[in-house]
Amino acid sequence: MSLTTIAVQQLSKTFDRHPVLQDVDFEIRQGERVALIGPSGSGKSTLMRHLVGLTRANRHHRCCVHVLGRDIQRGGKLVSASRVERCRTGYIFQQFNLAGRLSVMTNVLVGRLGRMPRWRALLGRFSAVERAMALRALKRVGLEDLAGQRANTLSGGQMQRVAIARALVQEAELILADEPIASLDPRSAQEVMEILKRINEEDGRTIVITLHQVEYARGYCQRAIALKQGRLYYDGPIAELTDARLQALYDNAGLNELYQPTTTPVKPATLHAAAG
Ligand SMILES: Nc1ncnc2c1ncn2[C@@H]1O[C@H](COP(=O)(O)OP(=O)(O)OP(=O)(O)O)[C@@H](O)[C@H]1O
Repeated sequence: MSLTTIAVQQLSKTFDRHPVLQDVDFEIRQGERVALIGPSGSGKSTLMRHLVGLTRANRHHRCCVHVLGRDIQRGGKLVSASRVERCRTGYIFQQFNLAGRLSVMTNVLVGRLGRMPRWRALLGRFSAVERAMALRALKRVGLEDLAGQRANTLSGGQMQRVAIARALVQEAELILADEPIASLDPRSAQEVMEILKRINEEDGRTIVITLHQVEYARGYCQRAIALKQGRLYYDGPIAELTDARLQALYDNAGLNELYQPTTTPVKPATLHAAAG
């Protein structure tokens, strides 16, 4: 039986009296590859930010965000965590978040900082083992030849692959990718999605990806969670996300009845040794 990686209960968030998330409930098991979809402004990024404690939910006694065996927040209060605990979740941004003037290698090694003794992290002294790990991660994303190059000389697709390599050396068991392909051309987008799929299948890391392009969700994910106007609209196998359901998700009408999947969810990948 696979473990629960994410459990979200009764999550609501209001910004300036505007409800952005309303009573969102779902669970994601270890090894799943899930697309988080929905129209622009439906609350996808806000939901992702709650999973790492970057945004605090409304105060409600039943609200809980539980990730990798610990509460991230409960009742609208953040729960503190050690550096190592935080490293277990990797976050990939649309805009890559690389240090452009540093080398590709150093950008990947940044993923190790939270797992190193503080004094070594402050001095940025990386061991030979850590460097070897970073090189292995770069190889997995097809960029080992660019290790010495400055990050700001790379294409968008290459930068996103560096960000994935950084999450690999971080030994993230859960990878949250927030619109990782939104600013990429179709070929680079495909490469990034292939890599995310591969590391899910080979390592068993749980992956949640927010996507605008539904065809990528269909091509690369097993399950979809869809938000509409801040509410959970669909949660089920990608295969059951028919064109009619998608149309209803993206049209401007209000919420229809919540769709209940009829088939058993797909089997998640098994977690293997997580190192880069
Ligand atoms: N910090 C904030 N303060 C006020 N409003 C916010 C804040 N963050 C998000 N919002 C609002 O919450 C709503 C949902 O935003 P969010 O970015 O989560 O949606 P999204 O589904 O990810 O959209 P997109 O697909 O366009 O990125 C939007 O109306 C947005 O303006």
